[in-house]
Amino acid sequence: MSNDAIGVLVMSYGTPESLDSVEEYYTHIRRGNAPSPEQLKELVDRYEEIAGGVFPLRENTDRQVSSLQDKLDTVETGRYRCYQGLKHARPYIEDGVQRMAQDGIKRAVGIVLAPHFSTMSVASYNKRAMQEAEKHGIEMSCVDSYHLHPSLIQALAERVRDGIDAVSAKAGGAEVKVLFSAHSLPVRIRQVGDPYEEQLLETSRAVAEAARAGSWQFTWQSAGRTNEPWLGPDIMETMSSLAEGGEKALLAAPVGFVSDHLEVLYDLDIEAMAHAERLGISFGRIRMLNSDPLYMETLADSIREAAAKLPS
Ligand SMILES: CC1=C(CCC(=O)O)c2cc3nc(cc4[nH]c(cc5[nH]c(cc1n2)c(C)c5CCC(=O)O)c(CCC(=O)O)c4C)C(CCC(=O)O)=C3C
Ligand SMILES: [Fe+2]
Repeated sequence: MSNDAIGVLVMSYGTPESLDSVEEYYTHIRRGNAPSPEQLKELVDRYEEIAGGVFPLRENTDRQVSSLQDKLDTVETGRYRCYQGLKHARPYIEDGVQRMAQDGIKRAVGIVLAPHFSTMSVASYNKRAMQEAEKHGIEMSCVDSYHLHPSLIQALAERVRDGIDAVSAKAGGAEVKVLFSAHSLPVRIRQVGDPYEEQLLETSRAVAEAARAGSWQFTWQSAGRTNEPWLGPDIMETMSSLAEGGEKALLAAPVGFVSDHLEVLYDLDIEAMAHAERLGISFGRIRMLNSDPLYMETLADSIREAAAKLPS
């Protein structure tokens, strides 16, 4: 059975389905190496702290995929059919492609719910998707990045503007410095000319300008705990040195992420917030995009552009 619809594989990092599956998830992230009991406990504790052992990323990704389907249907009903594929949890990227094949899909687009391209992130999602698609005879075209799409910049700029106002009010009208951030990666990405850093700076610059943010800088967050060096400075260090220099109010704008999840709800809202309290400064973060209509528009446009490259 052949199907004229274009399949859309919507890919995201993935999160455990329950506390029982945290070990399997962590082992998958570590490429098959099981974590030590201490490492596992630390991760379980972080999930328990953010939402009492539920996994907000799962519901957020589900909602993003269904909102995107709705958005694509308003353009042309039935032309696009969305499938979910996760990097480190079920349904895996390969599961999503297999479901397309079962539905008779012959042509598909792949897109990752992360705006910036890196050889260590988006490239590996796309590679897994294309390899599985080839096995099933599906023609697939993948989106590499959409970090400067005007709707994305507008959505982020609105959030930065709102965040500046909220933190400034909390800080008695003090000037707010914006800290754009993203997930750190090992420094070795620089040896392969990876565009990740450059794209993140481009997004930050465009959002700062659109939001008319007076003062801003870029910093990293959530570096892995491995023996190799990771990109820095980390947001904790950046906060310390800015506080030392007399800065009174900071707004985190994690533009490398699109959902409420562990790296935002724990690393920023709990860890960085506690650090700000110790430093005696005001701190806040922008609202995440989740299913924002402007974000859905960004994804839909990028999908249509990739679909135009498929053979007819
Ligand atoms: C580039 C990048 C993104 C952004 C782009 C994208 O979205 O793809 C991202 C997002 C996320 N990372 C997440 C979670 C985790 N990432 C880890 C570890 C790692 N991330 C890495 C990279 C990235 N990660 C890397 C190179 C490692 C080291 C692995 C190794 O050892 O080689 C670990 C292990 C423990 C730790 O180190 O903290 C966890 C638990 C969650 C889900 C949170 C939830 O469930 O709510 C999300 C959205
Ligand atoms: Fe990660």
